[in-house]
Amino acid sequence: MDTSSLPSNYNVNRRTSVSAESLAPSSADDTNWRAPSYPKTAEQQSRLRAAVSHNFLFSHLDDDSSAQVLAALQERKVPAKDVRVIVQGDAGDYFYVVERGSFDIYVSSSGHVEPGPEGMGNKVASSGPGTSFGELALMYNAPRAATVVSTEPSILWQLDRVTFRRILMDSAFQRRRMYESFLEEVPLLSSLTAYERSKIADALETTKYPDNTPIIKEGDVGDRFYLLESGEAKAIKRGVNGAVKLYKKGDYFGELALLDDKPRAASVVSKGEGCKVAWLGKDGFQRLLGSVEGVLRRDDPRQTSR
Ligand SMILES: Nc1ncnc2c1ncn2[C@@H]1O[C@@H]2COP(=O)(O)O[C@H]2[C@H]1O
Repeated sequence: MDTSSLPSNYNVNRRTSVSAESLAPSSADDTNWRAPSYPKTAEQQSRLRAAVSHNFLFSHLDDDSSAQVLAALQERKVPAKDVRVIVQGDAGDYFYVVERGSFDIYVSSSGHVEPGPEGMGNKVASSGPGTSFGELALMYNAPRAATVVSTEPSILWQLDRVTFRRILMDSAFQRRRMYESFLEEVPLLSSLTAYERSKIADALETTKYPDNTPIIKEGDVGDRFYLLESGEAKAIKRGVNGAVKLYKKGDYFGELALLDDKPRAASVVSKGEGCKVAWLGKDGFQRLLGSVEGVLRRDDPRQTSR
Protein backbone atom coordinates (compact mmCIF):
# COMPACT_ATOMS: atom_id res chain seq x y z
CA MET A 1 0.00 0.00 0.00
CA ASP A 2 1.19 3.47 -0.79
CA THR A 3 1.17 5.31 2.52
CA SER A 4 2.70 8.56 1.35
CA SER A 5 -0.61 10.42 1.64
CA LEU A 6 -1.10 9.44 5.22
CA PRO A 7 -0.44 11.61 8.21
CA SER A 8 2.90 10.69 9.77
CA ASN A 9 1.30 9.40 12.93
CA TYR A 10 -1.08 7.23 10.99
CA ASN A 11 -0.74 3.61 12.07
CA VAL A 12 -1.38 1.61 8.93
CA ASN A 13 -0.73 -1.71 10.60
CA ARG A 14 -3.56 -1.36 13.05
CA ARG A 15 -6.44 -2.62 10.96
CA THR A 16 -10.00 -2.71 12.08
CA SER A 17 -12.27 -5.63 11.34
CA VAL A 18 -14.35 -5.02 8.26
CA SER A 19 -16.27 -7.52 6.24
CA ALA A 20 -14.69 -8.97 3.11
CA GLU A 21 -17.67 -7.77 1.11
CA SER A 22 -17.12 -4.15 2.03
CA LEU A 23 -13.42 -4.44 1.16
CA ALA A 24 -14.04 -5.44 -2.40
CA PRO A 25 -15.45 -2.48 -4.25
CA SER A 26 -15.07 -4.10 -7.64
CA SER A 27 -15.81 -7.71 -6.70
CA ALA A 28 -17.19 -10.13 -9.24
CA ASP A 29 -20.77 -9.98 -8.04
CA ASP A 30 -20.87 -6.24 -8.69
CA THR A 31 -24.12 -6.66 -10.58
CA ASN A 32 -26.00 -7.52 -7.38
CA TRP A 33 -24.93 -4.42 -5.59
CA ARG A 34 -27.10 -1.33 -5.55
CA ALA A 35 -26.33 1.91 -3.79
CA PRO A 36 -28.91 2.70 -1.10
CA SER A 37 -31.33 5.43 -2.05
CA TYR A 38 -32.73 7.76 0.60
CA PRO A 39 -35.78 9.77 -0.47
CA LYS A 40 -35.36 13.54 -0.21
CA THR A 41 -37.66 16.52 -0.38
CA ALA A 42 -37.08 19.11 -3.10
CA GLU A 43 -35.70 21.42 -0.43
CA GLN A 44 -33.22 18.76 0.78
CA GLN A 45 -32.17 18.03 -2.79
CA SER A 46 -31.32 21.63 -3.46
CA ARG A 47 -29.36 21.99 -0.21
CA LEU A 48 -27.47 18.79 -0.98
CA ARG A 49 -26.62 19.91 -4.52
CA ALA A 50 -25.27 23.18 -3.20
CA ALA A 51 -23.23 21.40 -0.51
CA VAL A 52 -21.47 19.05 -2.95
CA SER A 53 -21.11 21.55 -5.78
CA HIS A 54 -17.73 22.82 -4.56
CA ASN A 55 -16.41 19.47 -3.40
CA PHE A 56 -13.75 18.16 -5.75
CA LEU A 57 -14.35 14.49 -4.97
CA PHE A 58 -17.71 14.81 -6.69
CA SER A 59 -16.64 16.87 -9.68
CA HIS A 60 -15.24 14.01 -11.77
CA LEU A 61 -18.20 11.66 -11.52
CA ASP A 62 -20.23 10.78 -14.61
CA ASP A 63 -23.98 11.51 -14.49
CA ASP A 64 -24.96 8.01 -13.45
CA SER A 65 -22.45 7.78 -10.59
CA SER A 66 -23.32 11.26 -9.48
CA ALA A 67 -27.04 10.41 -9.30
CA GLN A 68 -26.27 7.25 -7.29
CA VAL A 69 -24.09 9.13 -4.83
CA LEU A 70 -26.62 11.93 -4.36
CA ALA A 71 -29.36 9.38 -3.70
CA ALA A 72 -27.14 7.50 -1.21
CA LEU A 73 -26.20 10.57 0.83
CA GLN A 74 -28.19 10.90 4.05
CA GLU A 75 -28.77 14.08 5.98
CA ARG A 76 -27.37 14.13 9.50
CA LYS A 77 -28.11 17.02 11.81
CA VAL A 78 -25.53 17.73 14.48
CA PRO A 79 -27.60 19.52 17.14
CA ALA A 80 -24.90 21.20 19.19
CA LYS A 81 -21.22 22.06 19.53
CA ASP A 82 -18.78 19.51 20.95
CA VAL A 83 -20.36 16.50 19.25
CA ARG A 84 -17.66 14.01 18.24
CA VAL A 85 -18.77 12.89 14.79
CA ILE A 86 -15.59 10.84 14.32
CA VAL A 87 -13.39 9.44 17.08
CA GLN A 88 -9.74 8.70 16.29
CA GLY A 89 -9.00 4.97 16.47
CA ASP A 90 -12.58 3.86 15.69
CA ALA A 91 -13.53 1.85 12.61
CA GLY A 92 -14.68 3.93 9.62
CA ASP A 93 -18.36 3.81 8.75
CA TYR A 94 -19.22 7.03 6.90
CA PHE A 95 -17.70 9.74 4.74
CA TYR A 96 -19.10 13.23 5.46
CA VAL A 97 -19.73 16.40 3.49
CA VAL A 98 -20.36 19.58 5.47
CA GLU A 99 -23.40 21.59 4.42
CA ARG A 100 -23.54 24.05 7.29
CA GLY A 101 -21.61 24.72 10.48
CA SER A 102 -18.04 23.86 11.29
CA PHE A 103 -15.80 21.18 12.75
CA ASP A 104 -12.38 21.05 14.36
CA ILE A 105 -10.04 18.13 13.67
CA TYR A 106 -7.67 16.79 16.32
CA VAL A 107 -4.92 14.20 16.17
CA SER A 108 -3.56 12.37 19.21
CA SER A 109 -0.07 10.94 18.71
CA SER A 110 -1.06 7.68 20.41
CA GLY A 111 -3.50 6.89 17.56
CA HIS A 112 -6.59 7.07 19.75
CA VAL A 113 -8.36 9.46 22.08
CA GLU A 114 -6.91 9.47 25.61
CA PRO A 115 -8.90 10.20 28.75
CA GLY A 116 -8.88 13.76 30.07
CA PRO A 117 -9.50 17.23 28.67
CA GLU A 118 -6.49 17.18 26.31
CA GLY A 119 -7.18 13.60 25.22
CA MET A 120 -8.06 14.42 21.61
CA GLY A 121 -4.53 15.72 21.01
CA ASN A 122 -3.63 18.73 18.86
CA LYS A 123 -5.94 20.61 16.56
CA VAL A 124 -4.65 20.07 13.00
CA ALA A 125 -7.39 21.47 10.79
CA SER A 126 -10.93 22.82 10.56
CA SER A 127 -13.68 21.85 8.15
CA GLY A 128 -16.47 24.15 6.96
CA PRO A 129 -19.30 24.25 4.40
CA GLY A 130 -18.52 22.42 1.14
CA THR A 131 -15.56 20.52 2.58
CA SER A 132 -15.53 16.84 3.51
CA PHE A 133 -13.84 14.53 5.98
CA GLY A 134 -13.71 10.88 6.99
CA GLU A 135 -12.33 9.51 3.73
CA LEU A 136 -9.01 8.14 5.00
CA ALA A 137 -10.33 5.25 7.09
CA LEU A 138 -12.59 4.21 4.22
CA MET A 139 -9.88 4.49 1.56
CA TYR A 140 -7.20 2.63 3.50
CA ASN A 141 -9.33 0.30 5.64
CA ALA A 142 -7.64 1.70 8.68
CA PRO A 143 -8.77 3.22 11.97
CA ARG A 144 -9.94 6.83 11.99
CA ALA A 145 -6.83 9.02 11.80
CA ALA A 146 -8.31 11.97 13.66
CA THR A 147 -11.19 13.09 15.88
CA VAL A 148 -13.72 15.45 14.31
CA VAL A 149 -15.80 17.64 16.65
CA SER A 150 -18.56 20.15 15.89
CA THR A 151 -17.92 23.74 16.96
CA GLU A 152 -21.58 24.78 16.48
CA PRO A 153 -24.89 23.17 15.46
CA SER A 154 -24.23 21.82 11.96
CA ILE A 155 -25.62 19.84 9.05
CA LEU A 156 -23.72 16.96 7.43
CA TRP A 157 -24.45 14.61 4.56
CA GLN A 158 -23.11 11.12 5.17
CA LEU A 159 -22.23 8.42 2.65
CA ASP A 160 -21.86 4.80 3.75
CA ARG A 161 -18.49 3.10 3.33
CA VAL A 162 -19.54 0.62 0.63
CA THR A 163 -20.98 3.31 -1.65
CA PHE A 164 -17.96 5.49 -0.98
CA ARG A 165 -15.58 2.66 -1.92
CA ARG A 166 -17.48 1.55 -4.97
CA ILE A 167 -18.22 4.92 -6.50
CA LEU A 168 -16.06 7.69 -5.09
CA MET A 169 -12.87 5.95 -4.11
CA ASP A 170 -11.36 5.02 -7.45
CA SER A 171 -11.26 8.54 -8.76
CA ALA A 172 -10.19 9.98 -5.40
CA PHE A 173 -7.38 7.43 -5.05
CA GLN A 174 -6.16 7.91 -8.58
CA ARG A 175 -5.90 11.65 -8.29
CA ARG A 176 -4.17 11.53 -4.93
CA ARG A 177 -1.70 8.91 -6.17
CA MET A 178 -1.04 10.73 -9.42
CA TYR A 179 -0.16 14.02 -7.78
CA GLU A 180 1.20 13.15 -4.35
CA SER A 181 4.83 12.61 -5.28
CA PHE A 182 4.82 15.61 -7.63
CA LEU A 183 3.28 17.91 -4.99
CA GLU A 184 5.85 16.78 -2.41
CA GLU A 185 8.56 18.20 -4.67
CA VAL A 186 6.90 21.59 -5.21
CA PRO A 187 8.84 24.07 -3.04
CA LEU A 188 5.82 26.37 -2.63
CA LEU A 189 3.88 23.58 -0.90
CA SER A 190 6.65 22.35 1.39
CA SER A 191 5.16 24.04 4.45
CA LEU A 192 1.84 22.20 4.02
CA THR A 193 1.07 18.87 5.67
CA ALA A 194 0.77 15.69 3.60
CA TYR A 195 -2.95 15.83 4.31
CA GLU A 196 -3.26 19.39 2.97
CA ARG A 197 -1.36 18.35 -0.17
CA SER A 198 -3.71 15.43 -0.73
CA LYS A 199 -6.64 17.87 -0.67
CA ILE A 200 -4.86 19.86 -3.40
CA ALA A 201 -4.36 16.62 -5.37
CA ASP A 202 -8.14 16.06 -5.26
CA ALA A 203 -8.69 19.44 -6.87
CA LEU A 204 -6.05 19.50 -9.63
CA GLU A 205 -6.76 19.18 -13.34
CA THR A 206 -4.14 18.44 -15.98
CA THR A 207 -3.66 20.06 -19.40
CA LYS A 208 -0.91 19.42 -21.98
CA TYR A 209 0.43 22.11 -24.31
CA PRO A 210 2.57 21.54 -27.41
CA ASP A 211 5.62 23.77 -27.92
CA ASN A 212 5.07 27.53 -28.20
CA THR A 213 1.42 27.56 -27.17
CA PRO A 214 -0.07 30.25 -24.93
CA ILE A 215 -1.24 29.02 -21.52
CA ILE A 216 -2.00 32.49 -20.13
CA LYS A 217 -2.51 35.69 -22.13
CA GLU A 218 -1.41 39.05 -20.78
CA GLY A 219 -4.40 41.29 -20.04
CA ASP A 220 -6.92 38.43 -19.67
CA VAL A 221 -9.01 37.91 -16.56
CA GLY A 222 -7.35 35.22 -14.44
CA ASP A 223 -9.28 32.17 -13.29
CA ARG A 224 -6.61 29.46 -12.88
CA PHE A 225 -3.42 28.90 -10.93
CA TYR A 226 -0.82 26.63 -12.56
CA LEU A 227 1.91 24.23 -11.42
CA LEU A 228 4.34 23.05 -14.07
CA GLU A 229 4.24 19.26 -13.96
CA SER A 230 6.74 18.56 -16.75
CA GLY A 231 8.46 20.34 -19.64
CA GLU A 232 9.21 24.05 -19.79
CA ALA A 233 7.43 27.38 -20.15
CA LYS A 234 8.35 31.06 -20.19
CA ALA A 235 6.70 34.34 -19.23
CA ILE A 236 6.79 37.18 -21.74
CA LYS A 237 5.52 40.75 -21.56
CA ARG A 238 4.46 43.16 -24.28
CA GLY A 239 7.20 45.66 -24.97
CA VAL A 240 9.91 43.57 -23.28
CA ASN A 241 12.46 41.62 -25.31
CA GLY A 242 13.05 38.02 -24.34
CA ALA A 243 11.50 36.02 -21.52
CA VAL A 244 10.91 37.74 -18.18
CA LYS A 245 10.87 34.37 -16.41
CA LEU A 246 11.52 30.70 -17.18
CA TYR A 247 9.62 27.87 -15.57
CA LYS A 248 10.70 24.29 -14.91
CA LYS A 249 9.09 21.34 -13.18
CA GLY A 250 7.60 22.28 -9.79
CA ASP A 251 7.41 26.01 -10.54
CA TYR A 252 4.11 27.89 -10.43
CA PHE A 253 2.51 30.78 -12.28
CA GLY A 254 -0.82 32.54 -12.65
CA GLU A 255 -1.00 33.54 -9.00
CA LEU A 256 -0.89 37.34 -9.35
CA ALA A 257 -4.23 37.80 -11.11
CA LEU A 258 -5.89 35.51 -8.55
CA LEU A 259 -4.34 37.19 -5.54
CA ASP A 260 -5.35 40.70 -6.50
CA ASP A 261 -8.16 40.27 -9.03
CA LYS A 262 -6.09 42.10 -11.63
CA PRO A 263 -5.66 41.22 -15.33
CA ARG A 264 -2.88 38.75 -16.19
CA ALA A 265 0.41 40.63 -15.78
CA ALA A 266 2.27 38.59 -18.45
CA SER A 267 1.71 35.84 -21.00
CA VAL A 268 2.98 32.35 -20.28
CA VAL A 269 3.92 30.19 -23.26
CA SER A 270 5.10 26.57 -23.45
CA LYS A 271 8.60 26.02 -24.80
CA GLY A 272 11.07 23.27 -25.70
CA GLU A 273 9.13 20.03 -26.02
CA GLY A 274 5.97 21.71 -24.72
CA CYS A 275 4.69 21.11 -21.22
CA LYS A 276 2.13 19.58 -18.92
CA VAL A 277 0.47 21.73 -16.28
CA ALA A 278 -1.67 20.91 -13.26
CA TRP A 279 -4.09 23.70 -12.49
CA LEU A 280 -6.49 24.77 -9.77
CA GLY A 281 -9.53 26.94 -10.40
CA LYS A 282 -9.90 30.17 -8.46
CA ASP A 283 -12.17 28.55 -5.88
CA GLY A 284 -9.62 25.81 -5.14
CA PHE A 285 -6.77 28.31 -5.12
CA GLN A 286 -8.50 30.43 -2.50
CA ARG A 287 -9.58 27.52 -0.35
CA LEU A 288 -6.48 25.38 -0.50
CA LEU A 289 -3.62 27.81 -0.84
CA GLY A 290 -4.69 30.40 1.70
CA SER A 291 -1.89 29.38 4.04
CA VAL A 292 0.83 29.96 1.40
CA GLU A 293 -0.51 33.35 0.32
CA GLY A 294 2.27 35.04 2.29
CA VAL A 295 4.91 33.10 0.30
CA LEU A 296 3.19 33.94 -2.99
CA ARG A 297 3.17 37.65 -2.15
CA ARG A 298 6.74 37.61 -0.84
CA ASP A 299 8.00 35.96 -4.04
CA ASP A 300 6.04 38.25 -6.40
CA PRO A 301 8.04 37.98 -9.67
CA ARG A 302 7.33 41.63 -10.53
CA GLN A 303 9.89 42.60 -7.94
CA THR A 304 12.70 41.08 -10.02
CA SER A 305 11.48 41.08 -13.62
CA ARG A 306 9.84 44.45 -14.13
N1 LIG B 1 -3.98 16.07 9.61
C1 LIG B 1 -4.94 15.14 9.52
N2 LIG B 1 -4.66 13.87 9.82
C2 LIG B 1 -5.63 12.93 9.74
N3 LIG B 1 -6.89 13.16 9.35
C3 LIG B 1 -7.23 14.39 9.04
C4 LIG B 1 -6.27 15.44 9.11
N4 LIG B 1 -6.89 16.56 8.74
C5 LIG B 1 -8.15 16.24 8.45
N5 LIG B 1 -8.39 14.92 8.64
C6 LIG B 1 -9.69 14.25 8.43
O1 LIG B 1 -10.16 13.69 9.68
C7 LIG B 1 -10.73 12.42 9.36
C8 LIG B 1 -10.83 11.43 10.50
O2 LIG B 1 -11.40 10.23 9.95
P1 LIG B 1 -10.61 9.51 8.76
O3 LIG B 1 -9.31 8.98 9.24
O4 LIG B 1 -11.53 8.56 8.09
O5 LIG B 1 -10.34 10.73 7.71
C9 LIG B 1 -9.77 11.88 8.30
C10 LIG B 1 -9.64 13.10 7.42
O6 LIG B 1 -10.77 13.21 6.59
